[in-house]
Amino acid sequence: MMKIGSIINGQERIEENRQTMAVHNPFDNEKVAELKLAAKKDLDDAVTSSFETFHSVMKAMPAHERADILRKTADLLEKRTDEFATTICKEAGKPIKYSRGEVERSIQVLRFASELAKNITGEVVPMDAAVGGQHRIGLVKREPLGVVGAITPFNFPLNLSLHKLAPALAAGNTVVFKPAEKTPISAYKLVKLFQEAGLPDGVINLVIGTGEEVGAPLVTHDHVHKISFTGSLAVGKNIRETAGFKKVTLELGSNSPNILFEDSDIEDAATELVKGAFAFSGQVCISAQRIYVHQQIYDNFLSSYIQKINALRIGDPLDEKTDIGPMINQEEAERAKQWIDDAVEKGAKIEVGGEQDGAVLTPTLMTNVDENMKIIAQEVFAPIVSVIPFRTEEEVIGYSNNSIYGLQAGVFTKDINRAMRVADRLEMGGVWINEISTYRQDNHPYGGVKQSGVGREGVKYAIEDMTETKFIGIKIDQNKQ
Ligand SMILES: NC(=O)c1ccc[n+]([C@@H]2O[C@H](COP(=O)([O-])OP(=O)(O)OC[C@H]3O[C@@H](n4cnc5c(N)ncnc54)[C@H](O)[C@@H]3O)[C@@H](O)[C@H]2O)c1
Ligand SMILES: O=C[C@H](O)CS(=O)(=O)O
Repeated sequence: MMKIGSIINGQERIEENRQTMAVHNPFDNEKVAELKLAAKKDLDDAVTSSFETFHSVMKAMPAHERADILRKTADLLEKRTDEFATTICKEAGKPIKYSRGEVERSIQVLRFASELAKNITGEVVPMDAAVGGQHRIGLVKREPLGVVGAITPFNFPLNLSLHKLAPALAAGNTVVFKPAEKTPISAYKLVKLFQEAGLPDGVINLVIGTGEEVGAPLVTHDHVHKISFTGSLAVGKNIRETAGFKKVTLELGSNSPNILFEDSDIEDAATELVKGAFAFSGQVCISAQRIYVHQQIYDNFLSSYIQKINALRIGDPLDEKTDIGPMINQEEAERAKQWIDDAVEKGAKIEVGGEQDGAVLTPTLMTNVDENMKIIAQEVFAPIVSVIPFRTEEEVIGYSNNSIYGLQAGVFTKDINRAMRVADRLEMGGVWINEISTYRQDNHPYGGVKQSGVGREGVKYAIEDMTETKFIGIKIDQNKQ
């Protein structure tokens, strides 16, 4: 069983007298790590190290060196794919096939960042476009912000950490990295991998601790220039209110809609939406939580969907055949079960599932739901999906937009004119046509509107958000030879 702690200025802090926290495998409750928790003093040391390292080491590191370190880290991660996949599986309870998929995406994120590190460009402004602007040159440079505070969630402990660390490094920043205390092991191993790839001490300072003890002071620290947060709406709101003048990116929750018009390919949509609703037990921010199906195909879709959900294999996440493992812990499974019971009391029907055993909640399909039920109005973040009939385009756009969230949606139709019309009217950060809301690549802009967040990730876009433009104007003296 591993004992792990914060890594500050290259040194691990695991002294015996520290507060500890255990990490358990959510499936069998095996203790997989003991954390030596950071305190406020460690957080302050981490920020000081990152601040000083930015001004000494990072400012002097050329882009090609940053790119090389990112590329080497990708190569090292690729060699250790199975080790990292098993780590994610054990600390998060994520089925091994999805854990391996997360590692494969993480390798791509590192490679995207390595390539982009050498292509952070500015522009030349046409000064003579303005009256009196002739004989002047205008340059726009992109400069790193300084210290980025990266705070990450439990559900994609490697890839969503890299969506902050890799762009930050590519842009020339330093990072104070606060991973989720529920799933810190892959984050710890990632920092070690960067060290092995040659990243100088102090560029990434890892702080393993609770949100209250070290997350909150990171958000308010004066020597931190940006907070990049992925997590719940509640914490995101708190960060928005306490971060002061720092730049802030918030990647928050959702209750993603998927719309099937009458000309959808029912079988294909049903197959994809099983993954879309139940991958990692629905603990995915863009999980297909609401499926709106045109009344003409409602019965056929429902029948096919029920059949495919019943075929899902529930079991040990380390088993390659497992589709459904545990949720992150029993408390979350009990919360989700309570939301199901609440909906049933208000008239909803359980078509499949609805059974909870410890941290496992069986894949659950609900019908006869209404927009006021928690399983519709809030983010379930569990293996629960609702299928709702609709009659008109106008009606289903109204349903989909009736939410405090707006992250990603899926729209299924063969009519491209209708698809684009609907996409334009959906209040979302992203819309997929003939693809599920749960699908994401790591190189497109990603983020929400309304209370799903602020700002965008996706490596190129995160780099932009982790840099500041500087204008430099030059007046040319025409009289001097
Ligand atoms: N939009 C996205 O890209 C995206 C991706 C993954 C998860 N999420 C969201 O994350 C949530 C699930 O993750 P979670 O349970 O780990 O979220 P969470 O908000 O409970 O925790 C996220 C991180 O914030 C830290 N934290 C907690 N309180 C804090 C505080 N007061 N100040 C600073 N940091 C604090 C936690 O320690 C953790 O590292 C869901 O709502 C999901 O929708 C969103
Ligand atoms: O949980 C939300 C994540 O953003 C999904 S993904 O890892 O980006 O696909």
